[in-house]
Amino acid sequence: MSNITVCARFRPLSSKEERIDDSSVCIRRIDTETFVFKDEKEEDFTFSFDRVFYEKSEQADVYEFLALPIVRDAVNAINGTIITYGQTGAGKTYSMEGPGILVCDETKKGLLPRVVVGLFDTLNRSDGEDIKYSIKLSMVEIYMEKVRDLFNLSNDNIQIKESKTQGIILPGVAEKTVQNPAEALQSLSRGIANRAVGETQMNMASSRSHCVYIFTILQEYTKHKRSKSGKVILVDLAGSEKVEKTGAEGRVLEEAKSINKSLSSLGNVINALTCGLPGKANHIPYRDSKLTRILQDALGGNSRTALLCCCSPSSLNASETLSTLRFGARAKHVKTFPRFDCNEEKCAKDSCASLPLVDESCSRILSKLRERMNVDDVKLLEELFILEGIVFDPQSVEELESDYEDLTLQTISSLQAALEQCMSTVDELKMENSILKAKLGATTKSDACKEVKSSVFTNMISGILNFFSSWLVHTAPSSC
Ligand SMILES: Nc1ncnc2c1ncn2[C@@H]1O[C@H](COP(=O)(O)OP(=O)(O)OP(=O)(O)O)[C@@H](O)[C@H]1O
Repeated sequence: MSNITVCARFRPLSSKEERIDDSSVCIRRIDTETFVFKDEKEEDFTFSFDRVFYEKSEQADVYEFLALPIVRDAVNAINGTIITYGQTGAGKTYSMEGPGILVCDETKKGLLPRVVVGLFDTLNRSDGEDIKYSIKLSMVEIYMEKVRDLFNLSNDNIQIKESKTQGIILPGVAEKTVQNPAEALQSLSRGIANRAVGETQMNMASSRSHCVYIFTILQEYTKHKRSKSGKVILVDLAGSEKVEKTGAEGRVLEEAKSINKSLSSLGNVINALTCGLPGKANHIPYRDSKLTRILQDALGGNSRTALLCCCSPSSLNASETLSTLRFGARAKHVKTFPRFDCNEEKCAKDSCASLPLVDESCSRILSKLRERMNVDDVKLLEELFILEGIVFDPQSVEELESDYEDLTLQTISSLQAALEQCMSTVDELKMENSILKAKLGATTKSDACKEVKSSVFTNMISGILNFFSSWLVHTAPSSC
Protein backbone atom coordinates (compact mmCIF):
# COMPACT_ATOMS: atom_id res chain seq x y z
CA MET A 1 0.00 0.00 0.00
CA SER A 2 1.26 3.46 -0.84
CA ASN A 3 1.84 5.90 1.97
CA ILE A 4 1.49 9.02 -0.15
CA THR A 5 -1.58 10.20 -2.03
CA VAL A 6 -0.23 11.52 -5.30
CA CYS A 7 -2.32 13.65 -7.65
CA ALA A 8 -1.48 15.51 -10.84
CA ARG A 9 -3.04 18.86 -11.67
CA PHE A 10 -2.94 20.58 -15.05
CA ARG A 11 -3.64 24.29 -15.09
CA PRO A 12 -5.30 25.88 -18.16
CA LEU A 13 -2.96 27.04 -20.93
CA SER A 14 -1.59 30.48 -20.11
CA SER A 15 -2.24 33.31 -22.59
CA LYS A 16 1.47 33.19 -23.55
CA GLU A 17 1.24 29.45 -24.25
CA GLU A 18 -1.94 30.01 -26.26
CA ARG A 19 -0.30 32.73 -28.34
CA ILE A 20 2.61 30.59 -29.43
CA ASP A 21 1.73 28.79 -32.66
CA ASP A 22 3.49 25.50 -32.16
CA SER A 23 2.12 25.11 -28.63
CA SER A 24 -0.29 22.23 -28.22
CA VAL A 25 -1.69 20.29 -25.29
CA CYS A 26 0.55 17.35 -24.44
CA ILE A 27 -1.92 15.24 -22.44
CA ARG A 28 -4.84 13.02 -23.42
CA ARG A 29 -7.33 12.18 -20.71
CA ILE A 30 -8.25 8.53 -20.18
CA ASP A 31 -10.18 8.88 -16.92
CA THR A 32 -9.95 10.58 -13.52
CA GLU A 33 -6.82 8.60 -12.66
CA THR A 34 -5.04 7.97 -15.94
CA PHE A 35 -3.84 9.99 -18.92
CA VAL A 36 -1.43 9.71 -21.79
CA PHE A 37 1.43 12.20 -21.95
CA LYS A 38 3.20 13.00 -25.22
CA ASP A 39 6.80 14.15 -24.85
CA GLU A 40 8.87 16.39 -27.13
CA LYS A 41 9.77 13.42 -29.34
CA GLU A 42 6.07 12.53 -29.71
CA GLU A 43 6.58 9.47 -27.53
CA ASP A 44 3.58 8.41 -25.42
CA PHE A 45 3.76 7.71 -21.68
CA THR A 46 0.79 6.53 -19.66
CA PHE A 47 0.61 7.83 -16.10
CA SER A 48 -1.78 6.81 -13.34
CA PHE A 49 -2.20 8.68 -10.07
CA ASP A 50 -4.71 8.62 -7.23
CA ARG A 51 -6.53 11.42 -9.02
CA VAL A 52 -5.85 13.64 -11.99
CA PHE A 53 -7.25 17.17 -11.96
CA TYR A 54 -7.52 18.43 -15.51
CA GLU A 55 -7.60 22.04 -16.71
CA LYS A 56 -11.19 22.71 -15.70
CA SER A 57 -10.94 21.18 -12.24
CA GLU A 58 -12.30 23.18 -9.31
CA GLN A 59 -10.29 24.21 -6.26
CA ALA A 60 -12.98 22.57 -4.09
CA ASP A 61 -12.41 19.20 -5.82
CA VAL A 62 -8.71 19.33 -5.07
CA TYR A 63 -9.39 20.20 -1.43
CA GLU A 64 -11.98 17.48 -0.93
CA PHE A 65 -9.89 14.73 -2.46
CA LEU A 66 -6.44 15.71 -1.27
CA ALA A 67 -6.76 17.72 1.93
CA LEU A 68 -10.05 16.93 3.65
CA PRO A 69 -9.02 13.40 4.76
CA ILE A 70 -5.82 14.90 6.20
CA VAL A 71 -7.78 17.61 8.04
CA ARG A 72 -10.09 15.00 9.57
CA ASP A 73 -7.17 12.80 10.61
CA ALA A 74 -5.29 15.71 12.17
CA VAL A 75 -8.25 16.26 14.47
CA ASN A 76 -7.82 12.61 15.47
CA ALA A 77 -4.16 13.28 16.27
CA ILE A 78 -2.72 11.85 13.03
CA ASN A 79 -0.24 14.23 11.44
CA GLY A 80 -0.64 15.18 7.81
CA THR A 81 1.38 16.96 5.14
CA ILE A 82 0.28 18.46 1.83
CA ILE A 83 2.96 19.36 -0.70
CA THR A 84 2.66 21.21 -4.00
CA TYR A 85 5.44 20.38 -6.47
CA GLY A 86 6.14 21.49 -10.02
CA GLN A 87 7.99 23.82 -12.34
CA THR A 88 7.74 27.60 -11.93
CA GLY A 89 4.36 28.88 -13.07
CA ALA A 90 2.72 25.45 -13.00
CA GLY A 91 0.06 26.42 -10.45
CA LYS A 92 1.55 25.47 -7.04
CA THR A 93 0.74 28.76 -5.31
CA TYR A 94 -2.62 29.01 -7.08
CA SER A 95 -3.51 25.56 -5.73
CA MET A 96 -2.13 26.32 -2.27
CA GLU A 97 -3.34 29.87 -1.66
CA GLY A 98 -5.70 30.72 -4.50
CA PRO A 99 -5.55 34.21 -5.99
CA GLY A 100 -5.66 35.76 -2.48
CA ILE A 101 -5.86 34.63 1.13
CA LEU A 102 -8.20 37.30 2.52
CA VAL A 103 -10.18 38.49 -0.46
CA CYS A 104 -11.02 35.92 -3.06
CA ASP A 105 -13.90 34.53 -5.06
CA GLU A 106 -15.25 31.57 -3.02
CA THR A 107 -14.77 29.08 -5.87
CA LYS A 108 -11.12 30.10 -6.34
CA LYS A 109 -10.01 29.75 -2.73
CA GLY A 110 -6.95 27.56 -2.46
CA LEU A 111 -6.09 24.68 -0.15
CA LEU A 112 -4.77 26.89 2.65
CA PRO A 113 -7.95 28.89 3.42
CA ARG A 114 -10.01 25.73 2.96
CA VAL A 115 -7.82 23.78 5.41
CA VAL A 116 -8.28 26.59 7.96
CA VAL A 117 -12.07 26.47 7.66
CA GLY A 118 -12.04 22.65 7.56
CA LEU A 119 -10.01 22.39 10.78
CA PHE A 120 -12.29 24.72 12.74
CA ASP A 121 -15.42 23.06 11.30
CA THR A 122 -14.26 19.56 12.19
CA LEU A 123 -13.18 20.62 15.68
CA ASN A 124 -16.44 22.46 16.34
CA ARG A 125 -18.44 19.48 15.19
CA SER A 126 -16.54 17.09 17.43
CA ASP A 127 -16.62 19.56 20.30
CA GLY A 128 -17.80 17.85 23.50
CA GLU A 129 -18.47 19.69 26.76
CA ASP A 130 -15.23 18.54 28.28
CA ILE A 131 -13.01 19.22 25.24
CA LYS A 132 -11.02 22.40 24.86
CA TYR A 133 -9.08 22.88 21.68
CA SER A 134 -6.57 25.34 20.35
CA ILE A 135 -4.88 25.80 16.99
CA LYS A 136 -1.41 27.25 16.69
CA LEU A 137 0.09 28.44 13.45
CA SER A 138 3.73 28.85 12.40
CA MET A 139 5.11 29.88 9.03
CA VAL A 140 8.66 29.45 7.84
CA GLU A 141 10.46 29.61 4.53
CA ILE A 142 13.57 27.78 3.42
CA TYR A 143 15.81 29.96 1.32
CA MET A 144 19.39 29.01 0.35
CA GLU A 145 19.42 26.31 3.06
CA LYS A 146 18.34 28.67 5.84
CA VAL A 147 15.02 28.40 7.68
CA ARG A 148 13.43 31.78 8.37
CA ASP A 149 10.49 32.56 10.64
CA LEU A 150 7.85 34.41 8.62
CA PHE A 151 6.23 35.74 11.81
CA ASN A 152 9.56 37.08 13.06
CA LEU A 153 11.90 37.96 10.21
CA SER A 154 14.87 38.54 12.55
CA ASN A 155 14.73 34.84 13.43
CA ASP A 156 16.41 33.86 10.18
CA ASN A 157 18.39 30.73 10.96
CA ILE A 158 16.10 28.31 12.77
CA GLN A 159 17.64 24.96 13.59
CA ILE A 160 15.71 21.78 12.92
CA LYS A 161 15.67 19.30 15.81
CA GLU A 162 14.05 16.01 16.46
CA SER A 163 12.13 15.16 19.58
CA LYS A 164 11.30 11.59 20.46
CA THR A 165 7.73 12.49 21.32
CA GLN A 166 6.95 15.32 18.91
CA GLY A 167 9.06 14.29 15.91
CA ILE A 168 10.66 17.08 13.88
CA ILE A 169 10.49 20.43 15.66
CA LEU A 170 11.68 23.99 15.00
CA PRO A 171 12.84 25.36 18.37
CA GLY A 172 12.16 29.06 18.86
CA VAL A 173 9.77 29.44 15.92
CA ALA A 174 6.88 31.86 16.58
CA GLU A 175 3.52 30.19 17.09
CA LYS A 176 0.32 32.24 16.75
CA THR A 177 -2.68 30.90 18.61
CA VAL A 178 -5.68 31.42 16.36
CA GLN A 179 -9.23 31.32 17.75
CA ASN A 180 -11.24 31.26 14.53
CA PRO A 181 -10.81 31.07 10.73
CA ALA A 182 -10.78 34.87 10.35
CA GLU A 183 -7.88 35.19 12.81
CA ALA A 184 -6.00 32.35 11.13
CA LEU A 185 -6.41 33.93 7.70
CA GLN A 186 -5.21 37.30 9.05
CA SER A 187 -2.08 35.63 10.42
CA LEU A 188 -1.48 33.74 7.17
CA SER A 189 -1.84 36.91 5.17
CA ARG A 190 0.65 38.66 7.50
CA GLY A 191 3.14 35.81 7.03
CA ILE A 192 2.71 35.94 3.26
CA ALA A 193 3.22 39.73 3.31
CA ASN A 194 6.39 39.24 5.43
CA ARG A 195 7.61 36.76 2.86
CA ALA A 196 7.32 39.47 0.23
CA VAL A 197 9.15 41.96 2.52
CA GLY A 198 11.95 39.42 3.00
CA GLU A 199 12.12 38.87 -0.75
CA THR A 200 12.65 42.59 -1.29
CA GLN A 201 15.15 42.83 1.59
CA MET A 202 17.21 40.01 0.19
CA ASN A 203 16.66 41.03 -3.40
CA MET A 204 15.24 37.56 -3.94
CA ALA A 205 13.21 36.70 -7.01
CA SER A 206 9.64 35.73 -6.11
CA SER A 207 8.89 32.14 -5.13
CA ARG A 208 12.56 31.21 -4.87
CA SER A 209 11.97 29.75 -1.44
CA HIS A 210 10.01 26.79 -0.10
CA CYS A 211 7.16 28.01 2.11
CA VAL A 212 6.01 25.84 5.03
CA TYR A 213 2.75 26.41 6.94
CA ILE A 214 2.39 24.45 10.20
CA PHE A 215 -0.93 24.06 12.04
CA THR A 216 -0.75 22.38 15.46
CA ILE A 217 -4.09 21.24 16.84
CA LEU A 218 -4.24 20.56 20.56
CA GLN A 219 -7.32 19.03 22.21
CA GLU A 220 -7.63 18.73 25.96
CA TYR A 221 -10.18 16.54 27.69
CA THR A 222 -10.70 18.56 30.83
CA LYS A 223 -12.64 15.83 32.70
CA HIS A 224 -10.12 13.06 32.10
CA LYS A 225 -7.04 15.28 32.09
CA ARG A 226 -6.00 13.84 28.75
CA SER A 227 -4.91 15.63 25.65
CA LYS A 228 -4.05 14.83 22.06
CA SER A 229 -2.40 16.81 19.33
CA GLY A 230 -2.07 16.62 15.58
CA LYS A 231 -0.23 18.63 12.96
CA VAL A 232 -1.09 19.67 9.44
CA ILE A 233 1.84 20.93 7.39
CA LEU A 234 1.38 22.54 3.99
CA VAL A 235 4.41 23.05 1.79
CA ASP A 236 4.50 25.26 -1.29
CA LEU A 237 7.77 24.24 -2.91
CA ALA A 238 9.94 26.57 -4.96
CA GLY A 239 9.67 25.90 -8.68
CA SER A 240 11.75 23.14 -10.17
CA GLU A 241 13.37 24.28 -13.38
CA LYS A 242 16.14 23.61 -15.79
CA VAL A 243 18.93 26.10 -15.11
CA GLU A 244 20.21 25.91 -18.70
CA LYS A 245 16.78 26.81 -20.07
CA THR A 246 16.35 29.93 -17.92
CA GLY A 247 19.88 31.20 -18.64
CA ALA A 248 20.18 32.26 -14.98
CA GLU A 249 23.35 33.96 -13.76
CA GLY A 250 24.84 35.23 -10.49
CA ARG A 251 22.54 35.16 -7.48
CA VAL A 252 19.59 33.79 -9.46
CA LEU A 253 21.80 30.91 -10.59
CA GLU A 254 22.87 30.26 -6.97
CA GLU A 255 19.20 30.27 -5.90
CA ALA A 256 18.29 27.87 -8.69
CA LYS A 257 21.15 25.56 -7.73
CA SER A 258 20.06 25.60 -4.07
CA ILE A 259 16.43 24.89 -5.04
CA ASN A 260 17.45 22.09 -7.39
CA LYS A 261 19.74 20.62 -4.74
CA SER A 262 16.98 20.51 -2.13
CA LEU A 263 14.46 19.16 -4.65
CA SER A 264 16.89 16.48 -5.74
CA SER A 265 17.47 15.63 -2.05
CA LEU A 266 13.71 15.23 -1.85
CA GLY A 267 13.88 12.91 -4.87
CA ASN A 268 16.74 10.95 -3.26
CA VAL A 269 14.78 10.51 -0.03
CA ILE A 270 11.80 9.28 -2.02
CA ASN A 271 14.05 6.90 -3.97
CA ALA A 272 15.60 5.57 -0.78
CA LEU A 273 12.14 5.08 0.71
CA THR A 274 10.91 3.25 -2.35
CA CYS A 275 14.00 1.10 -2.75
CA GLY A 276 14.10 -0.20 0.82
CA LEU A 277 12.54 -3.52 1.69
CA PRO A 278 10.37 -4.12 4.74
CA GLY A 279 12.50 -5.40 7.61
CA LYS A 280 15.72 -4.29 5.92
CA ALA A 281 17.67 -1.34 7.24
CA ASN A 282 18.04 1.38 4.64
CA HIS A 283 19.74 4.73 5.02
CA ILE A 284 17.35 7.57 4.19
CA PRO A 285 19.28 10.81 3.52
CA TYR A 286 16.87 13.18 5.33
CA ARG A 287 19.79 15.27 6.56
CA ASP A 288 20.95 16.20 3.07
CA SER A 289 18.76 19.30 2.99
CA LYS A 290 16.65 21.45 5.31
CA LEU A 291 13.61 20.61 3.20
CA THR A 292 13.92 16.83 3.59
CA ARG A 293 14.74 17.23 7.29
CA ILE A 294 11.55 19.25 7.86
CA LEU A 295 9.58 16.72 5.80
CA GLN A 296 11.18 13.70 7.51
CA ASP A 297 8.04 12.75 9.47
CA ALA A 298 5.82 13.36 6.46
CA LEU A 299 7.85 11.14 4.17
CA GLY A 300 9.05 8.55 6.65
CA GLY A 301 5.68 7.07 7.41
CA ASN A 302 4.75 8.94 10.58
CA SER A 303 2.28 11.10 8.76
CA ARG A 304 -0.40 11.03 6.10
CA THR A 305 1.04 12.77 3.06
CA ALA A 306 -0.48 14.17 -0.11
CA LEU A 307 1.55 15.38 -3.07
CA LEU A 308 0.05 17.58 -5.75
CA CYS A 309 2.16 17.58 -8.91
CA CYS A 310 1.33 20.81 -10.70
CA CYS A 311 1.92 20.89 -14.45
CA SER A 312 1.49 22.99 -17.51
CA PRO A 313 -0.52 21.20 -20.21
CA SER A 314 1.50 22.88 -22.95
CA SER A 315 3.89 20.94 -25.15
CA LEU A 316 6.28 23.91 -24.71
CA ASN A 317 6.89 22.71 -21.15
CA ALA A 318 6.79 19.00 -21.97
CA SER A 319 10.23 18.16 -20.61
CA GLU A 320 9.59 19.87 -17.21
CA THR A 321 6.14 18.28 -17.04
CA LEU A 322 7.61 14.84 -17.73
CA SER A 323 10.11 15.24 -14.89
CA THR A 324 7.34 16.43 -12.52
CA LEU A 325 5.18 13.44 -13.47
CA ARG A 326 8.09 11.05 -13.00
CA PHE A 327 8.74 12.55 -9.58
CA GLY A 328 5.08 11.95 -8.67
CA ALA A 329 5.17 8.41 -10.03
CA ARG A 330 8.21 7.62 -7.86
CA ALA A 331 6.59 9.14 -4.78
CA LYS A 332 3.58 6.91 -5.40
CA HIS A 333 5.78 3.91 -4.65
CA VAL A 334 6.79 5.02 -1.16
CA LYS A 335 5.51 2.21 1.02
CA THR A 336 4.30 2.26 4.59
CA PHE A 337 6.58 0.27 6.76
CA PRO A 338 8.38 1.09 9.97
CA ARG A 339 11.08 3.63 9.47
CA PHE A 340 14.63 3.12 10.66
CA ASP A 341 17.27 5.47 9.44
CA CYS A 342 20.39 3.74 10.73
CA ASN A 343 22.55 2.21 8.04
CA GLU A 344 23.19 -1.52 7.82
CA GLU A 345 26.64 -1.34 9.32
CA LYS A 346 25.36 0.51 12.35
CA CYS A 347 22.47 -1.88 12.74
CA ALA A 348 24.74 -4.89 12.70
CA LYS A 349 27.06 -3.25 15.22
CA ASP A 350 24.25 -2.34 17.55
CA SER A 351 22.45 -5.60 16.90
CA CYS A 352 19.20 -3.78 16.32
CA ALA A 353 17.96 -6.10 13.60
CA SER A 354 14.73 -6.52 15.51
CA LEU A 355 14.16 -2.76 15.67
CA PRO A 356 11.10 -2.65 13.44
CA LEU A 357 9.31 -4.96 15.82
CA VAL A 358 10.47 -3.06 18.90
CA ASP A 359 9.49 0.23 17.27
CA GLU A 360 6.14 -1.12 16.18
CA SER A 361 5.28 -2.51 19.59
CA CYS A 362 6.61 0.60 21.24
CA SER A 363 4.44 2.94 19.12
CA ARG A 364 1.43 0.65 19.66
CA ILE A 365 1.91 0.71 23.46
CA LEU A 366 2.60 4.42 23.52
CA SER A 367 -0.44 5.27 21.43
CA LYS A 368 -2.60 3.14 23.76
CA LEU A 369 -1.09 4.91 26.75
CA ARG A 370 -1.72 8.26 25.09
CA GLU A 371 -5.42 7.42 24.96
CA ARG A 372 -5.50 6.71 28.67
CA MET A 373 -2.88 8.93 30.20
CA ASN A 374 -1.90 12.53 30.35
CA VAL A 375 0.52 13.48 27.52
CA ASP A 376 3.20 14.58 30.00
CA ASP A 377 3.06 11.21 31.78
CA VAL A 378 3.48 9.39 28.47
CA LYS A 379 6.48 11.58 27.64
CA LEU A 380 8.06 10.83 31.01
CA LEU A 381 7.46 7.13 30.59
CA GLU A 382 8.99 7.21 27.15
CA GLU A 383 12.05 9.10 28.44
CA LEU A 384 12.42 6.52 31.19
CA PHE A 385 12.22 3.65 28.67
CA ILE A 386 14.97 5.25 26.61
CA LEU A 387 17.14 5.97 29.67
CA GLU A 388 16.76 2.41 30.88
CA GLY A 389 17.62 1.10 27.43
CA ILE A 390 14.25 -0.67 27.18
CA VAL A 391 13.54 1.24 24.01
CA PHE A 392 16.43 1.81 21.65
CA ASP A 393 15.96 4.73 19.36
CA PRO A 394 18.26 4.92 16.32
CA GLN A 395 16.93 8.40 15.60
CA SER A 396 18.13 9.69 18.92
CA VAL A 397 21.55 8.10 18.35
CA GLU A 398 21.76 9.82 14.99
CA GLU A 399 20.56 13.03 16.61
CA LEU A 400 23.23 12.70 19.31
CA GLU A 401 25.89 12.04 16.71
CA SER A 402 24.80 15.06 14.74
CA ASP A 403 24.68 17.26 17.86
CA TYR A 404 28.15 15.96 18.79
CA GLU A 405 29.37 16.74 15.28
CA ASP A 406 27.82 20.23 15.48
CA LEU A 407 29.45 20.80 18.86
CA THR A 408 32.84 19.58 17.62
CA LEU A 409 32.66 21.83 14.57
CA GLN A 410 31.61 24.77 16.75
CA THR A 411 34.50 24.07 19.15
CA ILE A 412 36.98 23.78 16.27
CA SER A 413 35.81 27.04 14.75
CA SER A 414 35.86 28.88 18.10
CA LEU A 415 39.37 27.50 18.77
CA GLN A 416 40.44 28.63 15.32
CA ALA A 417 39.00 32.07 16.04
CA ALA A 418 40.83 32.16 19.40
CA LEU A 419 44.07 31.08 17.70
CA GLU A 420 43.71 33.80 15.08
CA GLN A 421 43.04 36.31 17.84
CA CYS A 422 46.15 35.11 19.71
CA MET A 423 48.27 35.36 16.57
CA SER A 424 47.11 38.88 15.85
CA THR A 425 47.78 39.84 19.50
CA VAL A 426 51.30 38.36 19.17
CA ASP A 427 51.84 40.42 15.98
CA GLU A 428 50.62 43.57 17.73
CA LEU A 429 52.89 42.88 20.70
CA LYS A 430 55.86 42.30 18.37
CA MET A 431 55.18 45.64 16.70
CA GLU A 432 54.88 47.39 20.04
CA ASN A 433 58.04 45.71 21.20
CA SER A 434 60.04 46.87 18.21
CA ILE A 435 58.66 50.42 18.58
CA LEU A 436 59.63 50.37 22.27
CA LYS A 437 63.08 49.02 21.44
CA ALA A 438 63.58 51.77 18.89
CA LYS A 439 62.42 54.34 21.46
CA LEU A 440 64.70 52.81 24.07
CA GLY A 441 67.64 52.98 21.69
CA ALA A 442 66.91 56.64 21.01
CA THR A 443 66.47 57.33 24.72
CA THR A 444 69.77 55.62 25.62
CA LYS A 445 71.59 57.72 23.00
CA SER A 446 70.10 60.98 24.24
CA ASP A 447 70.84 60.00 27.87
CA ALA A 448 74.45 59.31 26.96
CA CYS A 449 74.53 62.65 25.25
CA LYS A 450 73.02 64.30 28.30
CA GLU A 451 75.57 62.52 30.49
CA VAL A 452 78.43 63.80 28.35
CA LYS A 453 76.94 67.28 28.40
CA SER A 454 76.41 67.20 32.15
CA SER A 455 79.93 65.82 32.80
CA VAL A 456 81.40 68.60 30.62
CA PHE A 457 79.29 71.07 32.55
CA THR A 458 80.34 69.51 35.89
CA ASN A 459 84.00 69.55 34.79
CA MET A 460 83.62 73.17 33.76
CA ILE A 461 82.04 74.11 37.08
CA SER A 462 84.63 72.20 39.08
CA GLY A 463 87.38 73.75 36.91
CA ILE A 464 85.97 77.20 37.64
CA LEU A 465 85.61 76.31 41.29
CA ASN A 466 89.16 74.97 41.35
CA PHE A 467 90.38 78.10 39.61
CA PHE A 468 88.57 80.30 42.12
CA SER A 469 89.70 78.28 45.11
CA SER A 470 93.33 78.31 43.94
CA TRP A 471 92.96 81.98 43.14
CA LEU A 472 91.60 82.51 46.63
CA VAL A 473 94.43 80.48 48.09
CA HIS A 474 96.97 82.46 46.16
CA THR A 475 95.37 85.82 46.73
CA ALA A 476 94.46 85.33 50.44
CA PRO A 477 96.54 87.21 53.03
CA SER A 478 99.33 85.04 54.40
CA SER A 479 98.40 85.89 58.02
CA CYS A 480 95.20 84.18 57.63
N1 LIG B 1 -5.80 25.81 -11.98
C1 LIG B 1 -5.63 27.05 -12.40
N2 LIG B 1 -6.65 27.75 -12.91
C2 LIG B 1 -6.48 29.02 -13.35
N3 LIG B 1 -5.31 29.68 -13.32
C3 LIG B 1 -4.26 29.04 -12.82
C4 LIG B 1 -4.35 27.69 -12.33
N4 LIG B 1 -3.13 27.33 -11.90
C5 LIG B 1 -2.32 28.37 -12.10
N5 LIG B 1 -2.97 29.39 -12.65
C6 LIG B 1 -2.38 30.66 -13.03
O1 LIG B 1 -1.08 30.42 -13.57
C7 LIG B 1 -0.14 31.37 -13.13
C8 LIG B 1 1.04 30.70 -12.44
O2 LIG B 1 0.56 30.00 -11.30
P1 LIG B 1 1.31 29.99 -9.90
O3 LIG B 1 1.80 31.34 -9.54
O4 LIG B 1 0.42 29.32 -8.95
O5 LIG B 1 2.55 29.09 -10.27
P2 LIG B 1 3.65 28.50 -9.29
O6 LIG B 1 3.82 27.09 -9.66
O7 LIG B 1 3.32 28.79 -7.88
O8 LIG B 1 4.93 29.30 -9.72
P3 LIG B 1 6.19 29.70 -8.84
O9 LIG B 1 7.02 28.49 -8.66
O10 LIG B 1 6.87 30.77 -9.62
O11 LIG B 1 5.63 30.21 -7.54
C9 LIG B 1 -0.89 32.33 -12.20
O12 LIG B 1 -1.24 33.45 -12.95
C10 LIG B 1 -2.13 31.56 -11.81
O13 LIG B 1 -3.21 32.39 -11.53
